[in-house]
Amino acid sequence: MKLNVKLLDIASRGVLLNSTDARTLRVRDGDRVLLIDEVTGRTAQAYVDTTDSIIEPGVVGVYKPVNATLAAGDGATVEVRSADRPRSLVHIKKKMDGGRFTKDETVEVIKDVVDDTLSAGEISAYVTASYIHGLDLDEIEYLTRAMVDTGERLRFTRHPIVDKHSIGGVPGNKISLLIVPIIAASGLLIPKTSSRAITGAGGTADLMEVLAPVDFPASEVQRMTEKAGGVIVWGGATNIAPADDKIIAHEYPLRIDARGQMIASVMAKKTAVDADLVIIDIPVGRNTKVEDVQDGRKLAREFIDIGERLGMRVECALSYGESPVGHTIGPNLEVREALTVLEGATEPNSLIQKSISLAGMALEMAGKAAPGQGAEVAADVLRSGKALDKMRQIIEIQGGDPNVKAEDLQPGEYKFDVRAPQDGYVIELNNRSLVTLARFAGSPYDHGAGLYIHAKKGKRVKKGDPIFTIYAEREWRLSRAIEVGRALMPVVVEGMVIERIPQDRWV
Ligand SMILES: O=P(O)(O)OC[C@H]1O[C@H](OP(=O)(O)O)[C@H](O)[C@@H]1O
Ligand SMILES: O=c1cc[nH]c(=O)[nH]1
Repeated sequence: MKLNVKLLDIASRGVLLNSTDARTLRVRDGDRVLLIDEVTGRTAQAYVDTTDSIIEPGVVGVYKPVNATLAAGDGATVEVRSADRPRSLVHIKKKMDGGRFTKDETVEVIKDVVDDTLSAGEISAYVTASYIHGLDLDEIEYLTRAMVDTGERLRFTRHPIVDKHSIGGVPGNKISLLIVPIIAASGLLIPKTSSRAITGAGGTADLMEVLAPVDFPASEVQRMTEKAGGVIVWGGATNIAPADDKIIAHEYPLRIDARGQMIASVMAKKTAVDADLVIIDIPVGRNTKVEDVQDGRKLAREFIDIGERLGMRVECALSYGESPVGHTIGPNLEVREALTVLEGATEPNSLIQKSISLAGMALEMAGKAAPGQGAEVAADVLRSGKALDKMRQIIEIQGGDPNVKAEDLQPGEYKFDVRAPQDGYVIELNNRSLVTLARFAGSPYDHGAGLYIHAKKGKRVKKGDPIFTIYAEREWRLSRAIEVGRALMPVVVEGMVIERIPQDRWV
C-alpha cells in the first residue's frame, strides 16, 4: 500500500497509521511494517500504532528513530507492507516457557534491544522471563559478551584498571562517591560507570548528577579518567554496553533486578571499560536482593566465574544490607552525607567502614596496600583530605562546581517527622518500605526528596522522638508519602503492636 509520509517527533521506533489503512494492511497495534521509499529505495522496519483521528487515511506518521534509517522527507511516498516479527520474539517465548538461550539467540535478542527493534512490552517480557526462569553461567557469559560487543570499548595504555560495582538493593548505598576518589587519589585509574536507580530511590548516576553532568560519550570517559584518575558517569549515556540501560529502564517500574541479567549488566560494563581488577559489593539481608549469606556466596562465585571467563580478577564483599547505609536516602541528602565524610566527618560509621573496606580490598588487589592493610590505607587517604581533593577534581572535569560543599545541598522544603509511638528500641527498618516511601516523596527525580533516618536499628527511643524525616519538593508528594508510610509501617519499635487481628476477621 502506498502512503504519504508525515514526520512525527516521537522517540520510539514506530509509525502511526489510520485504523482504516491498518485494517487494509491486516496489521494491528504492535505488529511490524516495512517501509520502502519509492524514490531512494531505502527501507526501515517499524512497529505499528493506530489512530482514528491524528493521521488521516493515505498518510503514515513516521517517528524520528524510524526516519533516521529511512531518511524520507515530509510528503514522500513510501510503500508500506506488513513485515515478519523479529526472530528474537521466538527466543523470548522459548525462555518464557523455561528454555535456555543459545549464544546466537542471545546475540539476536541483544541486537534487537540496542536497535530498538523490540518494543517496550517485548523487552519487559524478556526481562520478566529471565527473572522467573533464571540464566545459567553459559547464558550469562553469552549475554555479557553480547552486551559488550554491541557497544564501544575503552582501551587504556596504562594498567591496572580498577573498578567497583554494587548490585544495589540496600538504600543509602552512596559508597561509590567515596570509593572512586579514594582509589583515584591512590594513583590508580577507575572509570566508574553507574546505573540510575533500579530497585532503589537513587542510583549512583542519580547521585553524581547532583554534583556534575553524568552524560558523556565513551571517548570522553576515557579522556577524563586518564586526566583525573577517575570519573563517575551514567552508563546509559556512554554507548558502553548500550543494551544495559535499555533493559534496566524496564526493570525500574517493576522494581525487579533479574539475577542473570544483573551479573551480565555489571560484568559487561566492567569488561567494556577495560577493567582488570574488580570489587563487587553484595549487600545481604532481609528485603535486599540477597536475603542470606549462602545465597550471597553463590552469587559471588558466579561473579568470580564470569570474571575468569572474561579475563578479570574479581573479588566480592558480602556486606551488611539489613538496614540503610548511613542516615540518608535520596539524591541531595545522600550526596550531602558523602561530602560531609570527604570533608572530614567521622560519622556515620556504616558509610565510612563500608567505603574504606571495599576501597581497601581494591588497593590490596592492585598492590597499593599490603594484604590486610587496605582499609587502613584507604582510611588514611580519606583522613588526609586527598580523597576530597580528588573528588573536587572529578567534579570539575565532569563540568560541575569543584567548590561545592556539603552544606550547599539541601533537602526539599516540605517535611514530616515520623515519631516513635512508644518507648523502646528500633528493631526493624524495612529497606523496601523505606525505598517505597522515598519514591513516593519524589526520589530520585526530585533531587530534594528522600529520607533522613535519625534512629537506626538498635537505637533506644522515647515515645515522640523522631525516627525519620520524610522530605519532598512538592507538598502533594509529601502527603502521598505520609499516607503510604502509614500503611507500610517501615519502622518497628520493640513492643509495638504491628497489626491487631480480631477473631471475626476469619469468619
Ligand atoms: O537501585 P538499586 O537496585 O538499589 O541499585 C542500583 C545501583 O547499584 C549500583 O551502584 P554502583 O554503580 O556500584 O555505585 C548501580 O550502578 C546503581 O547505581
Ligand atoms: O549495574 C547494575 C547494578 C545492579 N543491577 C544491574 O542490573 N546493573
